[in-house]
Formats: sequence, C-alpha cells, structure tokens
Amino acid sequence: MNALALERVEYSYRRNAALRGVSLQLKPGEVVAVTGASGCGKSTLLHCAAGILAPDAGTVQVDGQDLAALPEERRAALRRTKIGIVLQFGQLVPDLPLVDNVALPLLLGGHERGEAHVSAMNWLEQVGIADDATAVPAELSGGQTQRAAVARALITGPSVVLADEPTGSLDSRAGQELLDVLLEAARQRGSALLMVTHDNLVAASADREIRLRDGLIQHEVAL
Ligand SMILES: Nc1ncnc2c1ncn2[C@@H]1O[C@H](COP(=O)(O)OP(=O)(O)OP(=O)(O)O)[C@@H](O)[C@H]1O
Repeated sequence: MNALALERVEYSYRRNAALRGVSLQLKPGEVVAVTGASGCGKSTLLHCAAGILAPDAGTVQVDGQDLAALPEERRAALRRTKIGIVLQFGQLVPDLPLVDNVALPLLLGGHERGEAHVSAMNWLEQVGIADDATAVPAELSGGQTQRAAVARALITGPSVVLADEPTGSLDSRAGQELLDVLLEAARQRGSALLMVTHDNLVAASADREIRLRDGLIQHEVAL
C-alpha cells in the first residue's frame, strides 16, 4: 500500500489555478523531492497532502485513507498521528518552551506528560538542540526553530513526513545534519518523505525528483 497517494489533485486560489491535476504516490520509506520555479505550486501541493488545504478536485490518501472522506474528528486524529509536517518557518507555538512544542502531538493524542517529555527530549537531542529545551521560539534562531519543527514532526513516528524547504534557514553543515535526521526517519523507520526544495543537493538525496511547472508535473526523475 502507498503511504501517500495524490490522484489528479487540483487547487485554485480564487481564479489562480495553483495545481492543475497532480498525481503522485509514495511507498513507505520512499523519499521524493518536489522542485520547480517559484510559484509553480510546490507549497500548495504540500499543503494539500497535509490536509491543510482541501483540494477542489482529486483525492489525497494517507495509508489508504481518503482525507476528505473522513469525518472531521478522525481526519484530525489521522493528521496528528500519521502526518508529520515541517513548514517553511517552523510554525511553533510562540508561548511554549521547545520541549512542550515538540511533545505537543503526543500530549494532544492523550499520552502521559512525563513520557511525552522524555520522548521530546530524545528528539531534541537528535536534532542537536537539547540545551535549548526550556527556551521559547522567540529566543531562538530560524535554524533552531526549524530543528524543533523537525523533532515535532517525527515524534509520533508518522507514516508520511512533509517538509517545505526543511534546510532553508540553515548553513550547509547544519542543513546536512537536519536532512540526515529526516532521511533516517524514512530509511530506518519507514516514513515516506516528501520535501519541497530549491537546493540541488537536498533533491539529490531523494529517490525521485518531481519537477512542477505551472501546477503540473513537468517531469519525474528516478535518482
Ligand atoms: N494564499 C494565496 N492566495 C492567492 N494566491 C496564492 C496564495 N498562495 C499561493 N498563491 C499562488 O499560487 C501559485 C502557487 O504558489 P505556491 O506557493 O504553491 O508555489 P511555490 O512553488 O511553493 O512557490 P515558492 O517556491 O515561491 O514558495 C502562485 O501563483 C502563487 O502566487
């Protein structure tokens, strides 16, 4: 079964067609890079895959479940447990210390607080910012919040990880380290990883590259 399957997904912002029928499938553990010029629809594709945007047409399935067909509560639970998202600017909760931000998906899922914190500390360690566990996002650099966002995305052991420019605010060494954490989640834990990137080196680490142009897949390359 595919971890993620998009079939003929279309999405328009008012009259502006951002996606015009995009289909793609990711198997568990597969890593796919989405590339293309600014404005071609990469972020919109990721947001549709994440259930943040509901497509105007077409379907999005995660582990065989059609997001649009689920009642709101089950869709929210599926998004919380099976999808890990790293958006461009981290999108952490401003007033919460990092450890709570990272633990949030477990706490919302009803996990016990102590256990959720131990797991969050583990993930902060893996992304190299355990020393900042008690800091709030405003006290941190873009790169540090991006690392925390990756830790938060991976803490539930999701089937699908969606990342928008995950290394965008990091220098090349820190970017490579964070990329390695994401790749390990795919290669060793079997999460399917879909990442939007402008960076050729990041794209080269994927199994496949999907290049978008004007809301359509222009071509697909096995790497
Ligand atoms: N909130 C919005 N309202 C209206 N139009 C939007 C909105 N967000 C994106 N668009 C338009 O939809 C199209 C696709 O945008 P999208 O952000 O998905 O592209 P992108 O490839 O991710 O771009 P970038 O690489 O610059 O992040 C563009 O024409 C963009 O201007």
